[in-house]
Amino acid sequence: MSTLNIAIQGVPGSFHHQVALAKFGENTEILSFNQFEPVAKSVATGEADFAVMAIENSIAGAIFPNYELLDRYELTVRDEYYLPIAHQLMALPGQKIEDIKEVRSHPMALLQCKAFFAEHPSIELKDDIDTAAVSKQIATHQWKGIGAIASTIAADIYGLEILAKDIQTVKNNFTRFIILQKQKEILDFIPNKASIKVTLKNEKGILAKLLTLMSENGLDLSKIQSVPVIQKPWEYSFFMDTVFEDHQVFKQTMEEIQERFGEVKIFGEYISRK
Ligand SMILES: O=C(O)C(=O)C[C@]1(C(=O)O)C=C[C@@H](O)C=C1
Repeated sequence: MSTLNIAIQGVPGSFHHQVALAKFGENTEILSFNQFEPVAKSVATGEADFAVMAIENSIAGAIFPNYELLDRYELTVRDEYYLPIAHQLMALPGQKIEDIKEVRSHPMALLQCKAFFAEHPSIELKDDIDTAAVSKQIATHQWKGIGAIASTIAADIYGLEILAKDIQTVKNNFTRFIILQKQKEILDFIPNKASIKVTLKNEKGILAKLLTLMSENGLDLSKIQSVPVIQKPWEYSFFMDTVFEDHQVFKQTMEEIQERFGEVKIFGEYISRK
């Protein structure tokens, strides 16, 4: 069997890299990009067989632009993965926390450590590509005075020393990743979760009626995110994840929503991993 190409944003030691290895094993070709857009594009063009993409974090919330990428590149959600995230503040060996003037990391990682940095106001925070890429740069350029927030694995790979452990605002911190593919395949399992988008007609109370229908039909809403319809200012689509027991009832409900409430797009049906 030929090896699979897996697209991620990030370098070895990044959280995306960890999920790619956990999900697909070592015998894969990892295609590393430094933005989410080329990750999505590589799946759409067939360069990558799958992509791993963070979509929401339990402290920092949704990674908003990734919903739009999923939609625009017509990608399919094949699976999901919840990774526990612990952030470590790290720097070159021998550096002390008092020496650190600047910390660079992925913006989602910085958001997850806001409470820690509120107690260290003299440290300047800067957005960067990904957690591990900063660790790598610090090691390559032997930068003093600069810290990274990344995983213990990144500290080991790039030979950095941990100055403060588990600095995320709450211990119990998770990022939900989605596994993306280009084509919709015939499923060889019965799904119990789906990611959908509903573009509602503009009618009073229509969202409430939609949610009532879903609830009455046993569709449990695990996430709802409104995203602007950019061609129509101040109109919104609703991206939803829903968990259900009966796949047939789910399908009938989607047909009913399409008839009564507005356009439905199903991004994927899969197994809930929560
Ligand atoms: O920077 C990394 O290591 C990533 O994998 C990115 C990312 C994200 O996109 O949210 C992944 C998980 C964490 O929430 C922090 C950052």
